[in-house]
This record gives sequence, structure tokens and C-alpha cells, in this order.
Amino acid sequence: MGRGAMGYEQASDNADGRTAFRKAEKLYKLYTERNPKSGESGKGSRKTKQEVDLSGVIDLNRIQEDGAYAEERGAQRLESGCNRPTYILHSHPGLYLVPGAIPVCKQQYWIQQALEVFPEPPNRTNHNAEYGPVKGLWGLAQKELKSQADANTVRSVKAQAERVSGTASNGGCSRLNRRAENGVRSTELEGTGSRSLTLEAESLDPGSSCSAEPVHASSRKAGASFQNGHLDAAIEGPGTTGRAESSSKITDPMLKRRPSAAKLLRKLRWATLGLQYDWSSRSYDESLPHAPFPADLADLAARLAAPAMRHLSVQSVSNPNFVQQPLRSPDLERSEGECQTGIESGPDSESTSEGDQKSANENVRGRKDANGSEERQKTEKRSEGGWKSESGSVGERKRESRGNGDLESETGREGGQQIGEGPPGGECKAGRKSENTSDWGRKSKKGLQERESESQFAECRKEGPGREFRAEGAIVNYYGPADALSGHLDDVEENMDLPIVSISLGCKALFLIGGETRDVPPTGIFLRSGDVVLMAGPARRCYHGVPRIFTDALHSDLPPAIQRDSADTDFRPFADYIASSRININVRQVH
Ligand SMILES: O=C(O)CCC(=O)C(=O)O
Ligand SMILES: [Fe+2]
Repeated sequence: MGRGAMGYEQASDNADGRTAFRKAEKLYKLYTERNPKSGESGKGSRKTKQEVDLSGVIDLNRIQEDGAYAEERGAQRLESGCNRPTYILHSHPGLYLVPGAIPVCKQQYWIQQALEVFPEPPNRTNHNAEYGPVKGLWGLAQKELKSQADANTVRSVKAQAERVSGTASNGGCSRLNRRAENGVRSTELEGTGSRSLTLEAESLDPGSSCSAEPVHASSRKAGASFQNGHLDAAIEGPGTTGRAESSSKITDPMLKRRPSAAKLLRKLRWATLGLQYDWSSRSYDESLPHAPFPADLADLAARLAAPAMRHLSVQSVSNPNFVQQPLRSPDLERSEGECQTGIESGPDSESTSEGDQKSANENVRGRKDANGSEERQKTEKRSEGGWKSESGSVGERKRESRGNGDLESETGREGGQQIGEGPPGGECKAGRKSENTSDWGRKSKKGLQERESESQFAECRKEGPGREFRAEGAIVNYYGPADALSGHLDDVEENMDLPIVSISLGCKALFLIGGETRDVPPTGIFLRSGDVVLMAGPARRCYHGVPRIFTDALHSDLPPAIQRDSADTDFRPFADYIASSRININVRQVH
């Protein structure tokens, strides 16, 4: 196929029955192997990553810096009218690449939204099927993690005390209990209620004979509760302990099986915004309860989509058969020309309705996958999905696929300048502090502010009436270190020429885009935090996927402001998450 630089020239040779797309996925996926030197072969031996030749992957940073490289890769810079360099690839008409489109402070904002707000009911996540709507997942997970950290401190103090005294004594034990209680109270002071206290107490020094027994007992009585039909994570308890005795008090069978919030967060794989996609019917189900599409994200998507919308408009004029763009809805009517953030108006994340569990035990392909199947394909259990698990027990690593299971997981968890609208005055304010959010977004490093001045967005315009992208639904993908999204098409939206606006956040990913069949060898492109991809027109009909994300510090290419060690304190919990994760928000116009 003449893409020798990709390093898999043989990809279209179908002799072994594998398609070119599949071969590329296999070539690039994360391989780990046990290092016999680091322990006995088998259990306990260290896994090491295998080197893969990535020289064929298009690097958008280099495209921007090196004209010869850009030309060699068939990349051409567009005048997008948005002051951000936008590139097209000659090999993939309809694909638009906007490196560093989202400023770093906005990346922080969207990461926070994706973790704290977007998974909230009535938005559905991969957890709905098994556990029903889970409310307050991020907050509760953070409390658990903090309690675990406190417990670790208690443990190390205990160990130290034992080392000093030589033996453990009852006196030492009660001292430790006091410390544990202090730990709980200090957490409570930070805003947790009394039930949270019991939850946290359970996490403290688990299994220790010195643990605070009376508190445990009260936690069981607190039990889990439903509020407005939602499992309210903020006041639940027993599901997080996993202890047999606690489940005896629980009547709802779902809750018995519910893992800790921290684990649920780790296993979060997708959330849907706006119109809810029903994986069973492979369509957007407008009867499913849904919150309005977040206004700030809709505004951002409309701006980001502009280059593709402009192109489509031109084509529709020159070709009368070309599909006409739908009229923009009056409620999205806004003044033209402003290129400010829309994030001041955060989405209404209040739950408005009951969650839906109707497809709880089904797993259905939600899109056409790399095998070309367009059929509804039910698989046995939704929870089995298409997740691949290379390490860990099924129970430990069992993951739910979103629909067709094209998000895969293979191992356990391990550890430019931009559109995204510069706010007035050149400051990169990430947005108003909302009720549930911390105020990290208001802080901004000086250097950042300078780089993200308004001037670079001044020309970023949305198109006029009739040509503006209208965000109606989005899928938010959460990738852990060994997760992959296998080749697929997104082909259920009404107008398949309209762009999908795809925003990358967190660790670098390898994105593959091929052709209309999986026999076409795909092109690999690195996507970093803040990069945006538009797939419009012909590119909408091309198989694409993410075989790999890079979570090691050397290759994750995280900007300092979202790195663990250098992020502002308020952003630190999000930085902890994103250090080994990638989030992708892809926004669609459905009608
Ligand atoms: O994660 C990505 O970059 C791609 C996501 C995607 O293709 C999808 O969700 O349909
Ligand atoms: Fe996709």
C-alpha cells in the first residue's frame, strides 16, 4: 500500500486471515512479557514492555515544526480561520488534525468535568448495567483513596512503634486507634457526613485487630440507600467493603456485588452525554432520560468543528447532491465572532431522572466493528463485553465493554497552543467554581496565560446560521494503561458527513485511521493531551481505533500543569488519575 513508513507494509497481505487494520493493531498494541530475571517465571516476575517500532506513526508536533516531514507524510496546513494550525492528510480526506487545540488550563477543566461531572446520572456509564446509576462516584472514590492513604500512615506508624518497643502491646493498639479516629475526623471535617465517616473508618487499617470495631458496626447499620432512584454513592457504604458480614444486611442484590468506588472509578470506561446511546438497539434512544448537552462543551465543539463545517458547506454548494446541512437550532443561536469560553455555564449535572437498566444483562455491539458486522450482536453477559484481560483474574479485571466491546483492556492498571477559546484578557480561566468542583481552574500559571492569550483565538469563528455544528450527544472514553479501542465505524448518526469532534486529554495515544474496509492499511497518528481530531465526510466512513496509550512518564507527554508532580494542589487528585489514563470526548450531531 505504499505506506512503508508505517512499518507494516505486509499489512494488506491477507494470507494469515488477518486484515490490514488488525495487523496494525497487533503491531502497536501494548505487549508485556514476563522478565525471567526479575523473579521466577510466572507469578511474581516483573512484566516489561516490549519495544515497538513507532517510526511510522505521524507525530503532529513534528508536522508543525518540520515542513519536510509534513510533506513526506502528506500533511498540509489549512487556513482554518482559527489561528490554530489545522492539518489535513492527503491520504485521508475529511480528517482534520488540530494539534494542541485545547489550552492546558482548559485541559484541566475538561479532565475534571469528565471525571467529576460527566459520569453523573442521568448520563449512563458502563457501570449502569451492573450497578444501576452511581451518583457521586468521583467524590466517594477520592474519600476512599484518602482513607486508604490515612490507613497506610497508621500502618507505618504502627510498624514503627512496634519496631521501637520490640513487641506490640494493647497500649500501642489503643494509641493507634486514636490516631485512626483522628484520621477519620479530619476527613470528616473536609466535608464528609457522618455516614462517610463510617465508610472511611472501615477503610482504616482493614483487618487489623486494632481497628475501630464500634465504628464498623455502625457503618453496617447505615447501609446503602437509594435516593431518587439512584444509588447514592455519597452515603453508601457496604458495597465498598466487600466483606461478607456486611452483605448480610443488604437486601438489594446489586449492592452486594458492588465494588468500592475507587475500583468503580478505575473501571469506568465510558459515559454518554446528551442524547443517550442505546447499545442494544444501536441507536440514540431519545426516550432514555438525559440531561441537556453541556452548553460549554457544545460551544467548544461548534468552534472546533468549524473547519470541517466550512468545507462541507462549500461542497454542498458546488455539488447539489451533497447532503444539505441541517439548520441550527434556535436555542443554540449565539452571537458570532466571540471566541470566548463557553465553560462559564457548566452543565446541569443534577440528576433529573431514573437511570435505566433495561439492557442490564446484554452486551450489544454499538457500532460497526473491525469485522465489518453491522448486525446487532448480543453477547452473553454485558459485563464480559469485549474486554480483553491479560493480567488479573476475571473478577479483578472483568470489564464492561461499551456496546460492541471495542474498548479492550489487556493488562492491569499501572501506574501547542490551542483553540478551546481563550478568555478575554488573555487569561486562561478554566471556569467558574461549580458546586462540586474545586477551584483549581481559577489558578493559572503565568507562562500559561501568556501563551494562551486571546489573540490566538481571536479568529476562531463559528460558522453562520445553517452551518454550525450542533452537539447533541457525546461518548466519553476512559482508557487505562492497557486499554485499546478496536477498529470500528461510528455510523448511526443521521448525517454521516457531519464531523465527529474528538478531544484527547491525558496520556498520549496512538490513533489509527484506515479506509472504508478493514483491508486498507491504516495510518497511525500520535494524539496528545489537547489535540483535536475531526472526522467528517469521507473520513466518517473510515475504520479507526486506538490500539495503544502511553502511560509511562517518558512517553505520556503530559503537560506539566496536569502532571502529578507539578500540578496545582487542587488539581492533584485529577493529575493522579490522568497520570496513567487517557480521556477522549467525542462529540456528535445526531440529527
Ligand atoms: O479515543 C479516541 O481517540 C477515539 C474514540 C472513538 O473513536 C469513539 O469513541 O468512537
Ligand atoms: Fe469512533
